[in-house]
Amino acid sequence: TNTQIDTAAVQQMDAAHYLHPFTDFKDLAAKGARVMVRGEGVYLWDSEGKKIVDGMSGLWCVNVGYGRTSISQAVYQQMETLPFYNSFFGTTNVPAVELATKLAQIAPPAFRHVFFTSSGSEANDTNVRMVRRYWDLQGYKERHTIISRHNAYHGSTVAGASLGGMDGMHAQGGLPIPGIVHIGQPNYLEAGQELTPDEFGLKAAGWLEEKILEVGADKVAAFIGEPVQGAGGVIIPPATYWPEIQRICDKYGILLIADEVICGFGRLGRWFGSELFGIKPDLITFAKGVTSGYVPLGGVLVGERVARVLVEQGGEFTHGFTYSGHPVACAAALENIRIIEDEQLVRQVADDTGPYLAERFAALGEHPLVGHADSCGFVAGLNLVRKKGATVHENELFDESLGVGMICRGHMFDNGVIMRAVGERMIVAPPLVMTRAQIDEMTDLIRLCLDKTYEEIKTRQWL
Ligand SMILES: Cc1ncc(COP(=O)(O)O)c(CNc2cccc(C(=O)O)c2)c1O
Repeated sequence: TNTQIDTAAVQQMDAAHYLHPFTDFKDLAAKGARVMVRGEGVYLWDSEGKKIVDGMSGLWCVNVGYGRTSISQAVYQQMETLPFYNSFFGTTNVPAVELATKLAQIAPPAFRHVFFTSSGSEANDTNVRMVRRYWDLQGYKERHTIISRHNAYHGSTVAGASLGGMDGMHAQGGLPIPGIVHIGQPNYLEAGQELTPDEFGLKAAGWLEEKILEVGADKVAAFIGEPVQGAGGVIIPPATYWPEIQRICDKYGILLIADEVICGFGRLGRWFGSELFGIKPDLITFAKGVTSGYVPLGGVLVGERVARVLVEQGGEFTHGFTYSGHPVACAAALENIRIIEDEQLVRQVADDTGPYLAERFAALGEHPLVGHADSCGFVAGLNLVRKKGATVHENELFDESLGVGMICRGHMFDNGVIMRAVGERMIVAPPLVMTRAQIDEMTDLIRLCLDKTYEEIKTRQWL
């Protein structure tokens, strides 16, 4: 139980030995990390016994909520029989085969093959190797360039971070690697002035055709994008964007990779976000929701266009990881997917709680501090602004050096709710099991924290 944990002792050991991801180590060591000890449903408890509404599903991933003993049972059983075996050298294991079969059933029609990894980053590294191999096998040795977007997030391996469009990541380690280029993101708030959303969607998609012509169509292997950008700040593209991207990819014959690490497994009210946006990808990256984060697992759903070439002409595909097709991770995924199906969570998000979340977030949009609020399925965001304008492009923004988003996040942590802050964009991606009553509980807490943030910035005379 929580009382047995000596928070200060854990924090000291943490500060002494544990280098956290995406963290200013000295800054955190000075503050002390918050020790999370238990989860149940949509709630977390820290080592001080504080109960927290987990508005972020851990890290966009705990789709079925915490405390699913049927998953831990499935993992325990598998651990007791075959805790590990590899799939190199002609061997396989039953959970990996059953999961590959299951994924082929729930994926869009053209997907019958799966390549397993342990993370979304490794899955996107796999995509780089696969698309270049696909073109080499057909004699197009020059078609190696992959086009991605600014502010995209595709992981933190060398290739994953290069595919991503985050300047702060490229600045560390000499990224991007050769052959990966970026175009603007379809962020209507940021770049859609004087245009309707539909006009902006077509304009933003047009940047892909410009880049293809700049690089040379005969050198472009693929385009990669998240149906809805997650870590970039829940950027929901205008309806015209993806159909135009698809048309341009088809026109030049380049492969389309949908990165569904966040958008997959019910997050947007469909098994895959591509279905919602009319995207017909050739490859789908997945991770996170496939096991609800209980055990690390990722991979690539390989569409027939690519699978056929790699299988029929490929010979040995010289790529893979020790834990590719890990039996315990696959057992967790099978039970996780069974829960999603059994409790009809995808339909529930599409028809019931997703629309309800949209309603409650629109209501938060009335708050004096909120200049824009929007959602798609079970991802939602709101923009903190200094002064609301007549249109979203006339909002007066805070100087980002003030760190208003982090101040707001601080109030959230102190008041028992977790949101993600991307600059002044506040985000939730709740567990798909969150009920209407729990959505009320979460949004009431968010409103309280918006009020506290508003009070604080008024006393600081930032308004
Ligand atoms: C779209 C997408 N693609 C790939 C990855 C990489 O997956 P792995 O982390 O399993 O290698 C992600 C991961 N997304 C992610 C990872 C870490 C932090 C945050 C954040 O929002 O702060 C988001 C992601 O969101």
